[in-house]
Formats: sequence, structure tokens, C-alpha cells
Amino acid sequence: MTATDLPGAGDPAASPHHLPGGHVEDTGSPIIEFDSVRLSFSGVTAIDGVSFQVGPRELFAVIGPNGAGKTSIFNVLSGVYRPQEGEVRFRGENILGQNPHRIAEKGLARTFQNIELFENLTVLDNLMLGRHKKVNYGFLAGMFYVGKAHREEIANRAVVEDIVDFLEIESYRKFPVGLLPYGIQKRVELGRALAMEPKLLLLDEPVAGMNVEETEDMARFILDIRDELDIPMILVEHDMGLVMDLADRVMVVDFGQHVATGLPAEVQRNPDVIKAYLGSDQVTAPADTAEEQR
Ligand SMILES: Nc1ncnc2c1ncn2[C@@H]1O[C@H](COP(=O)(O)OP(=O)(O)OP(=O)(O)O)[C@@H](O)[C@H]1O
Repeated sequence: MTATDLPGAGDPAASPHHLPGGHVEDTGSPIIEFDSVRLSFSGVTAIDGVSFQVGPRELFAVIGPNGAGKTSIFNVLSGVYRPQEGEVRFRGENILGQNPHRIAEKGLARTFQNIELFENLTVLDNLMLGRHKKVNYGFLAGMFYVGKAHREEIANRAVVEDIVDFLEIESYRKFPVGLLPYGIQKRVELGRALAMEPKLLLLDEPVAGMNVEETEDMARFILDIRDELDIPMILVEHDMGLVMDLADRVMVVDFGQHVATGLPAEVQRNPDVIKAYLGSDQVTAPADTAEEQR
């Protein structure tokens, strides 16, 4: 099965597949509103009054030099850091002050710069862990594995198997994750985030450390997640070629401050962006810089 065989998020009933989509009605309302957020750590300002919104079907990238505040933005979005000022609304609800577990349950899933999987568990078991919030049966039913518990287990396994198909990792499903190539591990981590049925997916450097072939595969899956599953995403990534190819819009931050937001081509030409990357007024777009570094 290929990604194009899979159902869109809006029509799960019309298909035998179980893969979770974003289930986001395309009302045009933003999925996330990050509003005048300020975060500092004893004197270091990591986020300095940044605002942005992401649309319900958008692939939004956040870029900036090292230490610019990108990871801090992800940590605020996912509830790891609580900012001193500002508001974060997820599907219209202010989520500031809610713990990361609660925010994840609401449908905000994340992958990490450094892979965070259980190395000794198989691919299938790692993906099943992404379904744990879906396990809804009582203690006794769970103990004896009957009735509702059994049906939920079967339903969760079906979703996980569809994710395995979608990410083309069928041949690895019973392998312990720790034995798999790096690019496949990153894909499994993406699968675990998908298993949570996200309404918004945060991808923290999804191609870091990957070779060209692995990067191309991951790029294809990211596009399929947006186009086939209708899940909006925020992407933090240093690979400028990838960002400029994939993103619908790009926001640039530097020293915790907003520098520019726009279409990839607009952002690449923006003199303030060029200055942020090069620390001078030399006229070289960030994508060119990244290509030279490869
Ligand atoms: N827990 C923390 N304690 C103290 N300072 C922090 C903490 N987290 C981030 N910072 C500081 O906030 C600033 C922004 O860091 P952040 O990790 O968000 O940047 P980044 O853009 O993700 O960088 P990179 O591209 O290197 O991952 C940096 O000066 C960093 O040292």
C-alpha cells in the first residue's frame, strides 16, 4: 500500500483503513496561535515577544541560527516550558499552564532532535505505546483481557499496522528498534507520534544526521502526512534545502526575536534574514548557505 491509497482524515468511515488523520475541520481558523510569548532563564531571553499562527492544513517551518530559540518555542508549545508572558491557544483553547501529558492528549504530538524510543522494544511495541492514551478499559477487563479491552486492543493494533504500511517499515515491525538503521529509527519515532492521532505535529529536526536518501524518504513522508492525512505540522530544521522545498510558510527567529515570516522564496530574499544567518549584509540566501555547507 502506498500513501496515496490511504484515506483522507475527514472520511474514516468510508474506508477499511484505520490510520488516524488530523480530523481537523478546514474552517480556516488557526490550529495554533502563539501570541506575544516571552520566555527567559535567569537573564537569558530565549523567546522575546514572538507571535505566529499556523493554519489547519499548513506545513509551517521555524528556522534560525543556533541558539535562536527554536527548541524553546517547541518546549512552550508542548508545555515543557511555561513562559513569563503571552498566550498559546491550541484549537482556540489557552493551553498555557497545562502539563505536557495533558497537551499531548489534546492532540499535540512531537518528535525529538535525539530519538526518544525504547530501544529494546520492537517497532510494533513502540508504536503501540503511542496508542496508550487510547486504552480506555477498566482494570479488571484489562486483567482478564475480555470484552471492551480485547476490542480496543484489536482496534489499536489495526491503527498501528496502517501506520507501519504508511511509513513503509513492514519489514522491520518485529525488530528491536535499537538494531535498526538511524533513518528507520527516525521514521519509527514519526510513527509513534502519528499513533497518538495528532491534530498538530511538531517535528524537531526530522532529518538531522540523515544521508541524502534517508532525507528524501523523510521529506516524502512529511508531505504525505500533510496531503494525505491532513495533519498540520510545525517543522524546525537546519537543512534549508528541505525547509524551502517543503514548507508552506517559514518563520525566521534570531536571538529569540521574530525576524520575518513569509513564503519560502520571500524569506530567502529578505535582507534581515540574510543578515541573521551571516551576521553581515552579504547577499547570500540561507538556502544557498546550507547547500554550500553540505
Ligand atoms: N533550560 C534552559 N536553561 C537556560 N537557558 C536555556 C534553556 N533552554 C534554552 N536556553 C537558552 O535559550 C536560548 C535559545 O535556545 P534554544 O535551544 O531554544 O535555541 P535553538 O534555536 O533551538 O538552538 P539550536 O538550533 O542550537 O538547537 C539559548 O541561549 C539557550 O542557551
